[in-house]
Amino acid sequence: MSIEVRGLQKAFGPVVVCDHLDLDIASGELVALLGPSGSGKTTLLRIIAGLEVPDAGQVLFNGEDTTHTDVRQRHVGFVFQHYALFAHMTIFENVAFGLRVRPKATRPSDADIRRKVQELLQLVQLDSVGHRYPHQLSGGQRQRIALARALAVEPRVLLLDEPFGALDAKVRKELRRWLRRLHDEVHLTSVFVTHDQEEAMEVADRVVVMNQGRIEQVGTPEALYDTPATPFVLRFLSDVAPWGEGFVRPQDLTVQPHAGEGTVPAVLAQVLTAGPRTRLEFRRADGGGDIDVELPREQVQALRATTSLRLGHTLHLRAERVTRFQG
Ligand SMILES: Nc1ncnc2c1ncn2[C@@H]1O[C@H](COP(=O)(O)OP(=O)(O)OP(=O)(O)O)[C@@H](O)[C@H]1O
Repeated sequence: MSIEVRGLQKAFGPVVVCDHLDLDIASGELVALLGPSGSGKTTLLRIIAGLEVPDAGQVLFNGEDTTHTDVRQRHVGFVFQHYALFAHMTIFENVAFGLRVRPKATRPSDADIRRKVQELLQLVQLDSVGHRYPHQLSGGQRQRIALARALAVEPRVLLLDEPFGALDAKVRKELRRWLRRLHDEVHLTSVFVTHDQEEAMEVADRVVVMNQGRIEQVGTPEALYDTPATPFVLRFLSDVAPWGEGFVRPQDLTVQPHAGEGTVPAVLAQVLTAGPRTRLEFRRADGGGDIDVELPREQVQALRATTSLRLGHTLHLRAERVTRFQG
């Protein structure tokens, strides 16, 4: 099911939260809404869901205006950050819930419900926990069950609001990959909200970067990285420093012992190694502020053979690539 957002406008009092938004989401796409806190991501998701009414504009599902369709008629599945499973029900019953509460005429038989729930538990790779209660699962497992529960009613669209926000970094990473694989299997049009650029870039087919109620750019992770449309997008996706009339990323700088053409002198302030990459923090000697360089660890080792990496030592930075914006 495709989703089209047309001229969407929403304000809370004087604060414009969605400022004439236009967005096309193709059927089967996995799209991330990415932006800082307060940029309007959740409000846009809630309007798509039908949980919030826009002041103006439309949301179309498969070309059909749903702006005034009741949330229950939209057939959307939700997963929220704190998606409370029913504590007094088994995992099996939690997943079955949406099917059991259907009106009799459309309710599947008990045998069909059992088969369906079992299939979903397999899909989220938790088929052995159906008899347990929510408190007997880890946070990551509970979110997978929340997803199975959302999928049980065969939604036309899946909406996820910071689904992994409450989990620790390692589990988050696992669930990201898992969501990507699940989406590749199920191909359900899905929109998820995140403020974590790594999460958006790793999981989504396309990323919508939002800032103060506006869409700054929509593109594939590669396109956003290679050709950011605005300084905001570049800054939000990478830890850039100003360089002449443009910006430079930590991984686009090299370090050399002597001054050369286009180099900038900088004083080494800190060396931090995290896994295979090393971050060298510098202070520009020309008063240009702090600037970080990120190099593969082997390159730093090679550099050490010829150059002192003593803190306080002055070295020379060269930008291999500078991102500039028109006007
Ligand atoms: N029901 C409401 N009443 C008044 N203001 C609201 C309401 N919902 C959201 N806002 C305001 O709208 C702005 C955008 O909120 P929204 O939740 O859409 O942003 P967000 O990008 O999802 O941020 P976060 O990542 O912090 O959730 C914020 O300034 C918020 O305080």
